[in-house]
Amino acid sequence: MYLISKPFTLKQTFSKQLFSYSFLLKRTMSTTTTTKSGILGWASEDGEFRRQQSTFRDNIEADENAKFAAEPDRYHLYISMACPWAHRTAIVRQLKGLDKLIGLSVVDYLMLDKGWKFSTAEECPGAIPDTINHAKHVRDLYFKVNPDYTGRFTVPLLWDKKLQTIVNNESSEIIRMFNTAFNKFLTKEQAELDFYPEELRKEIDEKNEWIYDTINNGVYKSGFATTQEAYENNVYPVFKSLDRVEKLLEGKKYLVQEQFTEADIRLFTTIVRFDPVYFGHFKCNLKSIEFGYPNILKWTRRIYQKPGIKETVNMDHIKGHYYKSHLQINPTQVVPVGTGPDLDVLVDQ
Ligand SMILES: N[C@@H](CCC(=O)N[C@@H](CS)C(=O)NCC(=O)O)C(=O)O
Repeated sequence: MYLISKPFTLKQTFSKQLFSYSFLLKRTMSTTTTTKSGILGWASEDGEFRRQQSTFRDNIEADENAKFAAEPDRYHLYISMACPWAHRTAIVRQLKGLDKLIGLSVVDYLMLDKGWKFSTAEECPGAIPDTINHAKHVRDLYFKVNPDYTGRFTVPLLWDKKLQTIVNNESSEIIRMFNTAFNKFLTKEQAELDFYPEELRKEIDEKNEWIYDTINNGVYKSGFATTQEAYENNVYPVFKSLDRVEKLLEGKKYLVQEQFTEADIRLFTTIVRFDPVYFGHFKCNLKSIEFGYPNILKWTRRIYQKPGIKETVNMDHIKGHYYKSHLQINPTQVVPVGTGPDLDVLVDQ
């Protein structure tokens, strides 16, 4: 009854692909090139990358009288499989069983002149076009809602099909809505899954804060820095915080108490990209997760092996995106062959 008209399951949409270099190569040749306006334009005069605040901050609520009331088949999620922020929302959507209630579009991993674009699965395996608004680019969705929009055209983006507008484009808020707003439509087990339990909120918030600033966003501040000073100001804190997480996970399964919470999900999407991308591409190379952080590695495998999570990790999109879209950092668009540690090595749950 609550199935959307064209049900998307993660098995279908996130089907695992083998990494195909010839495929990546073909796609590179056909893309247009970006100039200075790209990544360098994101840093400020002092060489520091400063992330913009997300603009759309409404909430979906369980209350049926709310402006954005939780309803099956009313909302649509736009993500990139490459993006760590969007990845959070894909994980919570999947774990809570919201794939039955909320549709999904996945952009092409290449993000060049016009930003994120939609492609067919033939053009870009793993992509899901926009069957709701039939947009060519994510920017079209922002302009549809506000023709004068001047912010960045980011994913994730949560769309309301009823009011034809963007509800929210901030991942940390989208995962909170997914965590509770739709519970009445879910099975008991799914509804009881709580990634932000009341009694742990203080501790989760406290961990999220420094992890966001120095790790999630810290790798970007290092990688997008355009001066030596800005880079060094940001790269040491990344490793100071990774050392702190490593200690914290000594003899412990999760970041907060003994419970799998949103703090783990938010950090996981950065760590899974660390060795294959951030270590080289963003110059975060004092240590790798695989050889420098045994506790974090084990924790990463534990999360990766939870049912439903592996299917949300698409290494082709992750590597293809960073190495081919950030032309100022990697003008040759050559993609390194390493894919990071083997996350299938079994660990205790
Ligand atoms: N604070 C936002 C950040 C989202 C974000 O920066 N997404 C990136 C992809 S990793 C994006 O879409 N960037 C496109 C752009 O800035 O033009 C969130 O957590 O949702």
